[in-house]
This record gives sequence, C-alpha cells and structure tokens, in this order.
Amino acid sequence: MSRSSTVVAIDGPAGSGKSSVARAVARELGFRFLDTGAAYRAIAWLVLERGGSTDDEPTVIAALEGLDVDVTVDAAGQRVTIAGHDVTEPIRTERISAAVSGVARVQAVRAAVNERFRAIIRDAEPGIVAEGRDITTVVAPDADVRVLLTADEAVRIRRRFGDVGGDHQQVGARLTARDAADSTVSDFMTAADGVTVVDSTDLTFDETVEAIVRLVTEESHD
Ligand SMILES: Nc1ncnc2c1ncn2[C@@H]1O[C@H](COP(=O)(O)OP(=O)(O)O)[C@@H](O)[C@H]1O
Ligand SMILES: Nc1ccn([C@@H]2O[C@H](COP(=O)(O)OP(=O)(O)O)[C@@H](O)[C@H]2O)c(=O)n1
Repeated sequence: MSRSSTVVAIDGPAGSGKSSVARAVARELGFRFLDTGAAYRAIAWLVLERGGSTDDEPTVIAALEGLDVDVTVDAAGQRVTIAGHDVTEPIRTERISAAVSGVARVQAVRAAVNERFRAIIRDAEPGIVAEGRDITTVVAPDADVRVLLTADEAVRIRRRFGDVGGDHQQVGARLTARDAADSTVSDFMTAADGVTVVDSTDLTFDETVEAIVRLVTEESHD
C-alpha cells in the first residue's frame, strides 16, 4: 500500500493498556486514534438494547442491517455513536464486556467493521494509532509499526479492577473468560512475524507510552 501517513498498530489481551496507551501515543505524536473494540462493543450494546442475546448469531447478524455506528478518531476524546445516539459511556460497562465476545466471533461482523477500519486508517493524516485484537495481523498487517502490548495476567486484572471496581475475583474471572473466548477468533497472545512485543508488566504508564513512541521515531528514521 502506498501512503504518506504513518500507521501504528497495537494489539494484545484485555487490560494490557491498549486503548489508554494507544491514545496517549497518538496524542504525543499528533496522530489520530482508533479503538476498534468500541465498534464491537457498540454492536453488543445494540443487540442487548433490542432485548436480544449476543450468543445468538442470527440476532447479531440482524443488528448489522442498516447499522450506523460512528467512531470518531480524535485522540483528545473518542466518541462512539449508534444512529446518532452517543453510547461512549454505556459500552464500557461490565455488562457489555461480558456480551461482546459473542459479537466478535461472527465473521460477517468482522468483515463489515474491518472494511470500515481500513478506510479510516487509509484516510488518516498525518498518522494513526489503531488498536484492537487483530490489528497487527488482519486489519493492518502492513502498518509501519506493529506492537503486541502485553502484561502478566495478574497485573492486567489489577488494572481492570482499578478501572471498574466491584469484586476483584469476579473481575479477574471475567477478564480471563473474555481472553479465552477472544483467543478462539484471533491470536493476540503471540507476536506474528515483524511484530514487536512490549511487555508493560514492570513499566509505568508513561514508560510504556515512551517505549512505543520510540519505536515509531526509530522507524521514521530508517
Ligand atoms: N504500563 C501501565 N502501568 C500502569 N497502568 C497501566 C499501564 N498501561 C495501562 N494501564 C492502566 O490499565 C488500565 C487498563 O488499560 P486499558 O487501556 O483499558 O487496556 P486494554 O485496552 O488493553 O483493555 C487503565 O486504567 C490504564 O490506565
Ligand atoms: N480488533 C478487535 C477489537 C475488539 N474485538 C472484540 O471486542 C471486545 C472489546 O474490545 P476492547 O478493545 O474494548 O477490549 P478491552 O481489551 O479494552 O477490554 C474484545 O473483547 C473482542 O471480543 C475484536 O474481536 N477485534
């Protein structure tokens, strides 16, 4: 693909820091930002809102009909709307986290959202940081910088617990179950060829951001 903008792709398991770190990297570089998981979450929200279950594939596919999801690509604050209705906050709840893997396993959904993501990435100026489970492998395998962002499971659970609170054990069980379900769809636990692993287990948030910014800077000097 010939393009003048820089594409940074980040994948990895839940709680590794993908969305918060990717957003901060985009801000620091003055790039656009795309959280692909938001689209899957918005579809899960729509299915539940209509009283359906994301375990039922025909119901999920029906939600694709006339689907009007808009994900802004602004690192200052991504908003997600569905038919003009702002769902930015409601899609972050544990209720949606528990339901979203059912949406992610439907290939018709993946094909539809990936087409949209590729168009967003292609049009982004002067660059974009895109994150999500299959970004380095399926959506943007030709990205300039590809990172598998990871961290030990106990650390990821602690981070997620810090965000959502509630019962620590339950948060941990849900995170583990979601990673297991998502792993059947895409491999985000091992780095594909050409993908750099950034293990944030012992890094602070700022150190993690800096490690990825450095990779981008080094790449642009090659
Ligand atoms: N290296 C890090 N050190 C400490 N906290 C981090 C680090 N990376 C991310 N976090 C925090 O962990 C939480 C989960 O990160 P998030 O971006 O939601 O992960 P993901 O998108 O991979 O699920 C957030 O509160 C984030 O600020
Ligand atoms: N590129 C992507 C992004 C998300 N997803 C799905 O969408 C869900 C929510 O993604 P997310 O990025 O908000 O998840 P977190 O790791 O931030 O909790 C994931 O659990 C996957 O089921 C996917 O399948 N492929």
